[in-house]
Amino acid sequence: MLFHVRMDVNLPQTMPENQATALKKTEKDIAQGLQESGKWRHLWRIAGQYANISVFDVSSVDELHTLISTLPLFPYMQIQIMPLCRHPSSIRSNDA
Ligand SMILES: O=C(O)C[C@H]1C=CC(=O)O1
Repeated sequence: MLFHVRMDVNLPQTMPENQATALKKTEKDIAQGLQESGKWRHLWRIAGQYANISVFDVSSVDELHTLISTLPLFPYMQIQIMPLCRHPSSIRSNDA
């Protein structure tokens, strides 16, 4: 199952720099592991914003929720999720 996910990050201004740096480092390690596993299919920065557009390929909504809600930055993100299905005019398979 494919999901289009938008994540907007809002770290509190009061968060100490070293805490923010550590959170981002852990988040990066997890995000790169999930990309290597194929579950986090795409990760794109939205130009000019501390936000990303991602595509996840997971087996259930519950799996998606678990992945996203256990990210270190989850408490500081606004998240919008759109489930995706095949478009009848698409010339690509879901594997593309
Ligand atoms: O920077 C972000 O967009 C937030 C988050 C998503 C992946 C990652 O490494 O951090």
